[in-house]
Amino acid sequence: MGSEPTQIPYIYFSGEVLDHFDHDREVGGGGGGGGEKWKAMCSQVREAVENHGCFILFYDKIHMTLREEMFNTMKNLFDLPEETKNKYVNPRPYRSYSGANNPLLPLQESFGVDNEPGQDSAQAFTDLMWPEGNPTFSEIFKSMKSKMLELDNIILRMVFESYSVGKLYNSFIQDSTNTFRFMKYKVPPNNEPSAMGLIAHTDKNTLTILCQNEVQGLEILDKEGKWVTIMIPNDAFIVIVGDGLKAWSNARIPAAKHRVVMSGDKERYSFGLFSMPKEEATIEVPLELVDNDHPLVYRPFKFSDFFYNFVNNTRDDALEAFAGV
Ligand SMILES: O=C(O)CCC(=O)C(=O)O
Ligand SMILES: [Fe+2]
Repeated sequence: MGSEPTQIPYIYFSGEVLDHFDHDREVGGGGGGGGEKWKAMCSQVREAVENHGCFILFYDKIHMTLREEMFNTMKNLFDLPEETKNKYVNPRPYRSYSGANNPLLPLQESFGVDNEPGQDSAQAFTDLMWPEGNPTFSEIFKSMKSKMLELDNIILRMVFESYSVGKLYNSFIQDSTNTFRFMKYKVPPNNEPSAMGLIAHTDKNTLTILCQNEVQGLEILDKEGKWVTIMIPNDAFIVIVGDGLKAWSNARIPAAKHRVVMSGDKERYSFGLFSMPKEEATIEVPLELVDNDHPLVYRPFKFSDFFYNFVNNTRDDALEAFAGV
């Protein structure tokens, strides 16, 4: 008897929900409240992340045209000479340009651009790749980044309010930063039917929002331990919980394990916003999330300590090993 394949929930964010978020933010919100629709959305998001650690999201404030422009301009980025791409070096792990220079990931090329306080990091990145200028790239990048960051904030606020700790949201966001990643995956070599694009992992950050071109390939490990291919509609995003949010939630929200498997004859492009605590920030389970049914699972820890510990010892149970009580 085969079980039904796991269905990752679809969630639609539109009009009224977002108006509520904007309004509450203008009046200095964060304290919760909100209409019935907003509350219903918060519950939907909480249920999705608690059960799957991810969900597929439709968000009408990021238009199809912007996504298409992003994929077009991203192709120009990856088409730059290897020598130019190699100029992007960042001292933090997993950010520098990775491509032919990385034999561990033969199909993937990537860049990770950190948000730097007080700096226009999207502009600096563009200027490094195109010293002669590329206003199309920088404008699309900035616009996409700011919209995806807003989306990240909406989702996190929904999660916080769904646990009745909306009062902690503002300081959590103030202590957060992000990395914007551009990724390209080659088709499997030598006519192989499939090949690993990115090995199985959980993201170490708080929350990841990804967008891909029409080429599928993302797989999620479901509760039964089966890899499930996620069909992400062209106009949707996938939202993935990272170890940071898992820790904050006292393990009520799992971090979805995922990988990329390439098949077919088309290159895959994806980009994503990875939000995370600032290096000095501490992740601490709110008291409200600890009770008899949910005893404390993780001690408070500095995010960067956990991250660098993982970098030096990349094990599957990195969070448990580092912060488990
Ligand atoms: O390219 C993708 O869709 C997934 C990328 C990913 O999982 C990551 O960069 O952590
Ligand atoms: Fe990932």
